[in-house]
Amino acid sequence: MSGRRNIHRNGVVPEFNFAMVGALGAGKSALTVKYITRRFIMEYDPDLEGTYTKHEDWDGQDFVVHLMDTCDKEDSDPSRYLRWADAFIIVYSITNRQTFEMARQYMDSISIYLKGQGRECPVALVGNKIDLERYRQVNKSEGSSLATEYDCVFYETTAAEEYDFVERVFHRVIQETHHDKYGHILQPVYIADDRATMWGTSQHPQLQQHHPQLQQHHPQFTHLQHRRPKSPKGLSDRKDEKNQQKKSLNKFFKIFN
Ligand SMILES: Nc1nc2c(ncn2[C@@H]2O[C@H](COP(=O)(O)OP(=O)(O)OP(=O)(O)O)[C@@H](O)[C@H]2O)c(=O)[nH]1
Repeated sequence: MSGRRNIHRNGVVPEFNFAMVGALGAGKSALTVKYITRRFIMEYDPDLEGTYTKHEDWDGQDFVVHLMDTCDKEDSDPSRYLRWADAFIIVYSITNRQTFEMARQYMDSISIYLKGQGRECPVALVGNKIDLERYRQVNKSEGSSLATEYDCVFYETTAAEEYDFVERVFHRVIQETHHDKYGHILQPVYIADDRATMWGTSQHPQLQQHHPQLQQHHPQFTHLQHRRPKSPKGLSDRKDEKNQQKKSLNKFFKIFN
């Protein structure tokens, strides 16, 4: 029986580079690792910066997401991620006002950088640790106003509970970035098995699954109405998923769930 499956219009699996930025302790590493492994890890080496890769099979569409868990030091040059990223996820902790003030500074410096480069790219502001509501120092409305000020996406989430809370944030950023890079909303493209093999899906076994849900309408993409210019790309030091996970595992001390 000949099944049907999708690949991207030009036969290439889309790849996105996301930079996780924010103050120490905001939860960048926890959110990164949660997205990559679906697990919440309690402790990280704050000096370790790493780029992690995840192969996504979301709603019948395949993507590769590269996530840089940044670690800014006083003398470090932010251009390493400013130039590389297709999108920025700025994280603060709702339990720590200082991290929110730092998030504001990041918003400012990223927007100044992008303006200077004549670029626009998606930015998401993320208030993390909502499982610690009783220690909240930053109101949701403050996060939302800051995001509105910079015309960016805003979410509150937690790395410590269901994976869905975190996935929602990343999927939204993927939608925005996809729109940026390819100039159209995510639309699954159907091709027959033999064409897919010809186009090289044997290198991507995940493409060989059948996705009946693709035949449904995707109302979640309809919010993407405006177009933005493409973002430049470029980073040589991408590592494969296994190496990245190995590296991230070196950081782990305690596993929460
Ligand atoms: N309860 C709770 N704890 C969290 C959450 N996210 C992170 N943490 C904890 O907060 C601490 C700091 O999180 P990290 O992910 O290391 O923060 P970071 O932004 O990467 O900062 P550094 O690792 O210090 O560079 C760690 O002990 C995490 O386990 C969360 O959503 N809920």
